[in-house]
Amino acid sequence: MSGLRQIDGLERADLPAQPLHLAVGMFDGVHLGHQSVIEAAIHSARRSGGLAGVLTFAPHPSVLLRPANPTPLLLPPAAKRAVLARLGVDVLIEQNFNAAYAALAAEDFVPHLQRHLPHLAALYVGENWRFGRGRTGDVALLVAAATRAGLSVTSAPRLNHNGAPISSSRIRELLVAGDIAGVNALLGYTYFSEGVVQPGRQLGRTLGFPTLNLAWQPGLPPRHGVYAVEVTTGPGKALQGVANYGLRPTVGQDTSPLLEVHLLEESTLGYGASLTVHWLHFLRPESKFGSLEALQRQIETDRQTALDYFARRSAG
Ligand SMILES: Cc1cc2nc3c(=O)[nH]c(=O)nc-3n(C[C@H](O)[C@H](O)[C@H](O)COP(=O)(O)O)c2cc1C
Ligand SMILES: Nc1ncnc2c1ncn2[C@@H]1O[C@H](COP(=O)(O)OP(=O)(O)OP(=O)(O)O)[C@@H](O)[C@H]1O
Repeated sequence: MSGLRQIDGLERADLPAQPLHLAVGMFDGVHLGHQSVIEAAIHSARRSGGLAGVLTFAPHPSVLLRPANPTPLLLPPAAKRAVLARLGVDVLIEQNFNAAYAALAAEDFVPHLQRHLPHLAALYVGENWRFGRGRTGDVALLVAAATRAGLSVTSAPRLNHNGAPISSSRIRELLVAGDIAGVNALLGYTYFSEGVVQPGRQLGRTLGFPTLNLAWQPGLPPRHGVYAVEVTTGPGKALQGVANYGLRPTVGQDTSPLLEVHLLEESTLGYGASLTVHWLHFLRPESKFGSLEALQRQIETDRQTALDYFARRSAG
């Protein structure tokens, strides 16, 4: 099987008769800790001529269990699929996390999986994974139930970074704080946004810095500010840029934040182009300037700071 096959719920899983090595979890962000769990499944699947699968849940359980304060996601579903496909996952099962699913007792989880996935061979989780109604199931219970069912369980040790566990929650805090370097270190890849270029107010080009405005509504908005970024439109070369993400208070305060990129090199990109913006480095917070001229001078400085960043980066 090549490419990622996406399946909408366990009920619809009709997989080929190959041993299925299945990583299970929410995996929001698919960070380095998640990758260690998923890569264990991929590795065993490749060794045994099996399939590497991921079972994940949508929406996030908090939408059902804590509706007043649901967890905002690091990655929208399409971006999560792209990261999993790049890792080499064969099958992604996206299970609707509804009331019936939340009511499944921990003891019933393995039989439930086996009913829908007759070729299930092994399960992969992190050592701290909890599951089942009231989160009463832990890895010990999973191992006991899996052993009875003839399945193996591999539990990955919790990965740390700078002495603290890597987790989606920790990455969310870094993103909100604008620490994009920290975010990228824990993700193990560069945080990115995907969207289509929209018309702007055409003010940027008269100010001498045209921008590509992206339609992008993240689950969790990063800190408003100016960032060094790279832009890609497919497998081709990345273009360097400087981006502003925010409400643009100097020119009349938007109602929802906008991501706009001023490219530091020539390109023919325009309206309608599908872009991926890779966030590399935080330069400064967004601020309100007293005049357009003051904003213009600051953007010139931002351009130079971004160019210096890229020069330092390519110098090693
Ligand atoms: C590198 C960069 C930094 C920016 N910083 C700010 C800022 O601090 N405050 C602000 O109000 N707008 C900021 N902007 C947004 C400009 O106000 C915006 O690009 C300009 O109004 C053009 O808008 P348009 O694309 O709709 O024509 C920044 C834009 C860029 C490219
Ligand atoms: N740092 C880590 N190292 C290894 N495995 C991990 C790590 N973090 C999470 N996992 C495992 O990945 C799977 C998915 O976990 P989950 O999505 O709850 O991750 P999380 O990063 O801890 O999220 P949150 O911070 O929102 O609780 C689970 O099996 C979990 O044990």
